[in-house]
Amino acid sequence: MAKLPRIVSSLEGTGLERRREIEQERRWKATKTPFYKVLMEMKPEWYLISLGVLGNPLKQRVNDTRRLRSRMFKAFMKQDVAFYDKEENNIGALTSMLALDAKNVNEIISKIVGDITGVISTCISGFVITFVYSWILSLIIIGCVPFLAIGAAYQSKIDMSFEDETKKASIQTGELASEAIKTIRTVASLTKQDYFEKKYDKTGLRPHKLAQRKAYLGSIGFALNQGMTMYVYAAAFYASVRLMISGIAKAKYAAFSAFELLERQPSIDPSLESIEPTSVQGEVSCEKVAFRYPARPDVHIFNGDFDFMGLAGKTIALVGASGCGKSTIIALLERWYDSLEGSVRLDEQNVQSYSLSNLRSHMSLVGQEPILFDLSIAENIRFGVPNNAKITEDDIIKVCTAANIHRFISSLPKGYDTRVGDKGSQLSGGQKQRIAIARALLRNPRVLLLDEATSALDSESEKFVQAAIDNVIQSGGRTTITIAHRLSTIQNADLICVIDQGRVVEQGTHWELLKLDGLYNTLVREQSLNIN
Ligand SMILES: Nc1ncnc2c1ncn2[C@@H]1O[C@H](COP(=O)(O)OP(=O)(O)OP(=O)(O)O)[C@@H](O)[C@H]1O
Repeated sequence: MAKLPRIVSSLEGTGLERRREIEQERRWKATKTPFYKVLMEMKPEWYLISLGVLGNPLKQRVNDTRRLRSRMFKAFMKQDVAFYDKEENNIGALTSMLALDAKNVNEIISKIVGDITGVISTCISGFVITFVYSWILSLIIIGCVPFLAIGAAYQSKIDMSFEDETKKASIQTGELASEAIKTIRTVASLTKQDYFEKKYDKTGLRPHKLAQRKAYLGSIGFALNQGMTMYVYAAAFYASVRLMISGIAKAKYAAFSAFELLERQPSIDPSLESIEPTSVQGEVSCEKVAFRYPARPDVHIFNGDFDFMGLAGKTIALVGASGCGKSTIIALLERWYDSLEGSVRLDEQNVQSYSLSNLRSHMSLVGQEPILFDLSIAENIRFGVPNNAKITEDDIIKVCTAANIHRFISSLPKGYDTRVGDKGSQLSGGQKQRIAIARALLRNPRVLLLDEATSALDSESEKFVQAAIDNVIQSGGRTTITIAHRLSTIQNADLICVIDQGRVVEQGTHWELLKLDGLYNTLVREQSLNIN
């Protein structure tokens, strides 16, 4: 489009140039976009509305009100005489239509269209932002929208209802004034001025009354609309302040607990440096131990009378009624908890004088529930040793043979590379337990802790696992502390300690304890009866 003025100015001045100019203009018009044509051929109102949507600069250039008035006037001129005979098309009505309607249409274009666009875009962006920041607040505000709508609808209904009536009344007044002024000579000669004056006063009264009523009712509508807006603001502010307070409170508590955790010094600190012997004999003992679990400080597990000695390389079985504290001894040896009084020792050294990782590296625990990870069998077995430890395939096969599981693993299509699934779900309980035993053995511990390793298994699996445990115990070379409910499984232990009321009440071999005819004998008899 910018080409045209340039071409026109360069050819200006000569007839030839003028013809070229006309020709250029004709061609340019012919190639105008369909959009432009559509726009030009539209009814004036739509044209102006679209200009309003397109924006202010364009709208001002075309001077919409003037054009609309001019088109309306042309339309008046086109009408037949019968049109002017109609009562509603009197001169006052038509002139005020020219004056007011064109102005109103312009207002619609510039104000209402702009307002609607503004409201819609504000609504959309507002809801997107509030939903992103707080969906609860958004829902509360959406819940308030009907109240806003009621307020706005009431005000607009009042405004609209008066609009028509006021307009009609104003037209009547204008009509009367125009009639009187046009016929002033006749009116004056008949001295009928007071007739028109009274009539004008009377006619003028109605718009005045309407304006008064509109003012009263309109103020109610305005108050309702504004009131609703304010109440909705208040509700939204209240809700957002409450949400902020609860958010701040949550953040405060979260920060407190995070700092509390960061500042908490564990009573058993894994980072403390202490002695780190590379090897130990494996003698374990307890002396005058007193202990209560921190979570249950009223219940004394050991009362300062608990003494126990497990010589290096021996198998020591701990027996006693359920809840007497057998597993607690393992917990104290592993230093999951510290005794409140007395001492728990490994090789004459209090367990507290070892660094935590060194102490635990001398021990291996096989518990009731074997825990395997979603890795291959070989990886699960290696999991027990540090990453940098040199472990050969032969080492793994050796511990698996000792744990009575090598034959089973070799029978699998992928052998040691078979994945065990989530928590070892692709293996039976007995298979998992034997892999756990192999993992414990690979650590080559001086102290092996077996806490009811067979109690969660069915009798068939138990046989296999028990055979593995017997095998491991017979191979010797380590201290084994075993806890078993089934007394038949610990008969061959070097020492059996019977625990009751927080003390070792009997100790000796199976036969020595049977001869003693004490608590151990009672437990054995009870189990024999159960079996029978
Ligand atoms: N973490 C703990 N917090 C509080 N109390 C505990 C905790 N662990 C165990 N207890 C309680 O300490 C007592 C001794 O538990 P422990 O597990 O040592 O007994 P147990 O002789 O091994 O029993 P079982 O033969 O049934 O396994 C029980 O009364 C038990 O409820």
